[in-house]
Amino acid sequence: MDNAPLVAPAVGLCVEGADWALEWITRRQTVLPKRLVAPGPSRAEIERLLTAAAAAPDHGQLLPWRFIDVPVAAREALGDVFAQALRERDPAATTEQQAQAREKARRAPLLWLLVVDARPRTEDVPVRERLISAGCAVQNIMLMAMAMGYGSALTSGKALDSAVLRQAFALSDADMPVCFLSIGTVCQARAPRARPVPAQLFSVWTPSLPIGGVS
Ligand SMILES: Cc1cc2nc3c(=O)[nH]c(=O)nc-3n(C[C@H](O)[C@H](O)[C@H](O)COP(=O)(O)O)c2cc1C
Repeated sequence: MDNAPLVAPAVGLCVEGADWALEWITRRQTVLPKRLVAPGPSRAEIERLLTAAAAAPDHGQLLPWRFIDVPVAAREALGDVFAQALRERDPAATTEQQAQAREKARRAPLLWLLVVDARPRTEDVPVRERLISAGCAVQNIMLMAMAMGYGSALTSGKALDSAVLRQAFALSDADMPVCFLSIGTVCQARAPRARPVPAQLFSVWTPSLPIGGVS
């Protein structure tokens, strides 16, 4: 697959549109945050990224997820959170290990924390549906970012489970910090990885038991 730009298709359902969509979707790949540099998306582009996110399926329109921006000016503070989270789980962490943890907060011009409302049940919409809604939103954003010429990545890490991060982001007991989303200009492209083939993703259900028990 080369890196030639794709021409936007005409709106509407047509073979060319489907081909274009598949080509576009299959071109997305993670670009490590350390390879995402300035410039990042502009304010107007961020509006469009969020508009793409809002197109995610959302049972009951609960809006069960949100993004929290970590602006560049707040990255040192996030680095402190990462270092403290490391010390919480490993009091013997060396200065060098803490510096490595801090460094992760400095990567990529756009860094958002994705948070999902993980209350056990909200208006009969279980957590699994809310997590999938969040996943669809973040995928919409990454595909849109690619259309704008940016690369993106999702990262999580053990700091997401830390008390210090929950406190720093003022998360409630209901909030589940799911991952960070990084977006920026790709400074070093990567070769595409092999993807699963359709047969690996699909099977046909064959009922094997009588429905309703043995008669
Ligand atoms: C929610 C989520 C969190 C992730 N966190 C990490 C992470 O912390 N570190 C990492 O190396 N990869 C992480 N990954 C995997 C990468 O984001 C990426 O999906 C994977 O390397 C496959 O690359 P691809 O997107 O090009 O297929 C995460 C993926 C997801 C979906």
